[in-house]
Amino acid sequence: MASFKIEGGNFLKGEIKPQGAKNEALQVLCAVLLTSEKIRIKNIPEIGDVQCLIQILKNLGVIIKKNNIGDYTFQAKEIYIEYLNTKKFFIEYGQSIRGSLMIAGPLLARFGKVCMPIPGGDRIGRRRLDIHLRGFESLGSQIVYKENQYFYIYSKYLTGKYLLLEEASVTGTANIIMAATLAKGKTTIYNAACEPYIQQLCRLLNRMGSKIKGIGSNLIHIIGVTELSGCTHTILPDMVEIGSWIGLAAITSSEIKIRNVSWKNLGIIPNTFKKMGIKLEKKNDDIYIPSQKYYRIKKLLNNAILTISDAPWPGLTPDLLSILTVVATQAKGSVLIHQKMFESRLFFVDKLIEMGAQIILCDPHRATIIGLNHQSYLRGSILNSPDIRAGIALLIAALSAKGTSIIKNIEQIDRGYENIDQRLRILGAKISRIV
Ligand SMILES: CC(=O)N[C@H]1[C@@H](OP(=O)(O)OP(=O)(O)OC[C@H]2O[C@@H](n3ccc(=O)[nH]c3=O)[C@H](O)[C@@H]2O)O[C@H](CO)[C@@H](O)[C@@H]1O
Ligand SMILES: C=C(OP(=O)(O)O)C(=O)O
Repeated sequence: MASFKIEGGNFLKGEIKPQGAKNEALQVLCAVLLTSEKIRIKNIPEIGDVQCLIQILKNLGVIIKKNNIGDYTFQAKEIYIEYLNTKKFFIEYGQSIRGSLMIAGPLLARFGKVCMPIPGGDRIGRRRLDIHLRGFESLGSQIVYKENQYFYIYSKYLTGKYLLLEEASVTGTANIIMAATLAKGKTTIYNAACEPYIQQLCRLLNRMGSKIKGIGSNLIHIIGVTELSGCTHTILPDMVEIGSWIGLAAITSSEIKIRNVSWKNLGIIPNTFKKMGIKLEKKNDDIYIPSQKYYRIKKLLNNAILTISDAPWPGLTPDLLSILTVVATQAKGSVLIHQKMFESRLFFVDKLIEMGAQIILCDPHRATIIGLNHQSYLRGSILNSPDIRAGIALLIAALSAKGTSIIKNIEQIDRGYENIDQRLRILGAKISRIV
């Protein structure tokens, strides 16, 4: 188990290129299973979760060629579906990430059966499977579900249907769309998730020969086809990483330019940071964050305390709330962070409190943060990274704190952030990896 050692309180300066989007990569990598032809995918982030999924594809028999860093060609010509019944898949790979779940839709559509362990991922709440499995059932599959162990899905063929999802699940929508591309007839999905990840997946599938309409909305129409072909796809920059860099710049009073952010795909993320009082400028497709001594949290029109909460897209992604929580600890003013979508993502605030942050955890979903405005710095501490986003939030806290911090279990951070310590050192951060 590796750790980071951080000397906090340093000003950072420089330019950064965001990695490819983790959650888009996990979707489009699964889509390669839908065709026997070659799919080239560029801007794949070199992060733990993606490496795990690439290994699963390789073990399934997908031919994989690395063209360059982040640039791979995949060909799912011969698939060894029996691999799904092996201990290695069940114990080592299938259970270690949430993204493994999305091989189910493509394999069901193309081969008519899938056996999967309960997937892993961040331990931030229940991580339900209902939308996925009920969606496959609606398309004509039989489901066998063994609680907390595995599920088995089989179907001679899939038939297009009208589906009204109980909730706009991101991976659930992706899984059902991929299954529906090879179903007989038309599928309509209402209350679909429409995050940029889903939009990109649909664009890839249409380039492969799918017939998908309604991209970017919560009403998706898919006309099933008999087979799909190969093509090339480039993954968008990671909007959650971009938000992480904005928060880092603000709380450490640093001057950072984030290159090629694909501004039009950031939704309300820039404005959310502006509501935190953070100055940021759009320069072409870059974001420039000037060094700022303080940032004053805006009030609501009736002068009430600001609330920042998550919601399905085009609402604010829940993955940024951990970062916004730590950024608020050094703001001027107070904010209520309301994490609606997960029950236990905010529990990490106890570590921030230990570092000297003024936070009241009102309940598992809401935390009130009283900003210290650098009047009293966070104190360096020995920390443990419980999940990807809490991990990066603690790393940001340690970089702004006075003194030395050790963050353990940094494999969680490596799951979602590419070479984070190397990239931070280039900006002047005093961080080292202790293995
Ligand atoms: C691999 C991957 O892509 N992971 C992302 C995916 O997880 P994942 O697809 O697992 O998350 P879901 O979108 O299914 O749901 C996330 C949570 O929000 C709740 N929920 C969802 C929709 C809704 O309208 N109301 C509601 O309350 C669900 O019950 C669940 O507790 O989407 C999440 C929500 O953006 C992100 O945090 C994860 O990073
Ligand atoms: C929750 C996250 O990831 P996963 O769904 O893969 O656990 C995340 O990226 O913040």
